[in-house]
Amino acid sequence: MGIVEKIKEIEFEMARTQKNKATEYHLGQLKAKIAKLRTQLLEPPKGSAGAGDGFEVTKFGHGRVALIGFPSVGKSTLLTLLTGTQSEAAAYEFTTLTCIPGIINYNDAKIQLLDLPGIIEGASEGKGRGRQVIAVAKSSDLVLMVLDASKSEGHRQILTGELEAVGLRLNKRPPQIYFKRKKTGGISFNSTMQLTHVDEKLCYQILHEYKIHNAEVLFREDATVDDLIDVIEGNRKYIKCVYVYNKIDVIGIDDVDRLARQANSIVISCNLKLNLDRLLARMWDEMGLVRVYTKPQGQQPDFSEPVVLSTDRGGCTVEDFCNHIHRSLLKDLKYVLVWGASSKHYPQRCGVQHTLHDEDVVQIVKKKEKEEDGGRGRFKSHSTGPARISDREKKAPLKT
Ligand SMILES: Nc1nc2c(ncn2[C@@H]2O[C@H](COP(=O)(O)OP(=O)(O)OP(=O)(O)O)[C@@H](O)[C@H]2O)c(=O)[nH]1
Ligand SMILES: [K+]
Ligand SMILES: [Mg+2]
Repeated sequence: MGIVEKIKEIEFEMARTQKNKATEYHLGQLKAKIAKLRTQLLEPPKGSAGAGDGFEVTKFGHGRVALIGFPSVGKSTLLTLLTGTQSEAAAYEFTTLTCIPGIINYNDAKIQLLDLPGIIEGASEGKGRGRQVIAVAKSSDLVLMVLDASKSEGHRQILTGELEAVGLRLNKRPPQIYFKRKKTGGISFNSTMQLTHVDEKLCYQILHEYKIHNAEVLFREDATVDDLIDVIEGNRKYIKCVYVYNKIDVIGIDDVDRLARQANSIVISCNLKLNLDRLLARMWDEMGLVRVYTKPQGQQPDFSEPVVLSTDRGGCTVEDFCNHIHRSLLKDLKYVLVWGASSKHYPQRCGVQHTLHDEDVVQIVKKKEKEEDGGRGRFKSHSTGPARISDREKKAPLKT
């Protein structure tokens, strides 16, 4: 029997099993069995080049966004509109057969957008090009799940399920469970609060299923069996997802309104170019990108090319900023001067731990370099400077 059939069989057994106190241990065990099989399914077959076969695209820019959806929902049309890169769009399914990258220039940052073939139900089991598409989704910082607003609302659930089945967790944070395998000492099970989903016996049973007999487990929240399995498997990818309902030009206003109110959703029309600017703004927010402008001593800040950091990936402290510029910079750093939303006054002297905000201006002061005084005044006299400074001043006026 193949892995897929084994999974189907267990799923069938679960569907037949009543959910109650007496069966919860059995059901938990079945869930762990399925999780193990799914992990096996993800391992590339011997001799092959791996799940991403033929879909690898070099990462570029400050973040990567993948377009995932059923065939003909408008993924390629959207890529062409947002990036200017032509990706063939047509009324028939599976027009796109590979991964097509485009670049979005937004807020002085570059975001890589990837158009992908449509995926279908069963993608996680290897139907169509599902596995390759999902591998690309896993490598992204944000997934745009494109849905046809005029089609069944069940599509959202089916696609989310396909991505979940291969270890993607959309719009969730990792479970607050501390888990550490040990060499000896048996299993220690603790929690910092009352648990309503998992007890010691169930936890032992799940660990037993994984042949783990020595470990430390600490629940820091009222997590579920699925959460525990995720932590044990350890290969889950937590990723943000925006559900993009396209083609709202062909549905009624009441339906548009209802879809727009769903969690993590946005409604657009590629044909009428409706709401695309809102989609871009939403992508920007979700990616948590932070632009930091450098200001050489005694000169105007360089507003043409920000250092782009990310709250989710890499972090946005002064340390991250310095490492971004040059690896050796930190050891020469005395402190930085910061103008912007993250500073209490202008400029504020900050150390490496300080967290920078979007559109902050930073001047690096190295050891044996003197703090600038006149430069502050020069930065203030912005009459000849770029227009951006006055924009910034409206938000955060510079004080003398
Ligand atoms: N009415 C309407 N049609 C649209 C819209 N956006 C795209 N389409 C049409 O939908 C069809 C499919 O568009 P594609 O961009 O090829 O869709 P896709 O998701 O890339 O399709 P595959 O690559 O085959 O998976 C084309 O005929 C488009 O013209 C829209 O906003 N409204
Ligand atoms: K198509
Ligand atoms: Mg396409």
